[in-house]
Amino acid sequence: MKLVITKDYDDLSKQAARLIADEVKQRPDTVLGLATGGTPVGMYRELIAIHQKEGVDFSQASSFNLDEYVGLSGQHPQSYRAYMDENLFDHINLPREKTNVPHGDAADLGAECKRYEQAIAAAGGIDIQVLGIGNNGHIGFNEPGSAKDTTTRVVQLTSSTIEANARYFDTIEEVPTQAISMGIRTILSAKKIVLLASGKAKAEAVQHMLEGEMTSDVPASLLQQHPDVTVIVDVEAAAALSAKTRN
Ligand SMILES: O=P(O)(O)OC[C@H]1O[C@](O)(CO)[C@@H](O)[C@@H]1O
Repeated sequence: MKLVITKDYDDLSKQAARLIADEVKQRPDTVLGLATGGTPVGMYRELIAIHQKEGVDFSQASSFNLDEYVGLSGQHPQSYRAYMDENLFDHINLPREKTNVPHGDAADLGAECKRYEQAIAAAGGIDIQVLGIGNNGHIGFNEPGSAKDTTTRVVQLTSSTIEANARYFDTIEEVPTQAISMGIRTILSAKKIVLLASGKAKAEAVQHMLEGEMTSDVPASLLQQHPDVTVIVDVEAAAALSAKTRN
């Protein structure tokens, strides 16, 4: 895995946005894999700025998000669809009908998961997948224990993830306990992967991802088997890495 250590969150956001913008410039019909959470907010802000200043054109691109909470419709302010509209889609020229987020309020969740996998395949697969990382090493909502061969499915969120995400809701009881998430296999099928991590709370997970054994207990460590992963972390998230890994 290629490692980039940035001086701070701003720099991380700029470098990540540049990478995505370059990809879209090179290949206008890029299929983007997108992530939510606090970490990519700065990258989306920078990507909007690049779109406005340099006219990077998203009109032929399409996107698939990693996950969505079960039970929330796209209109719910804490849904990942609403997050994506607000943080990116409302500000760039990516046609809304080419943006995909799982439907967390689908009547038949199993069918929705199947439909989502098929839609990714029909689009020709994901060209570049953006990932964050949970404090426990999760990617997407693939919590510890997620097997290598998992595809899009309904997952149970761990209490640590529910606690971490409670900051976006009025009370912890409102945080959904389940989500639809791309699986590990879905993520590993992307042609390129860019993982972002910022802050000291991520240092241990980042260390295991890069230096630890490959294990489902730390789902991000399974990325070691992918041939094209760029990990962009700020100095705080890199704090537990050995000198050998840093160089
Ligand atoms: O960027 P954050 O907010 O630290 O979240 C990290 C990870 O946790 C999630 O938000 C889910 O809990 C993922 O979507 C994200 O990759």
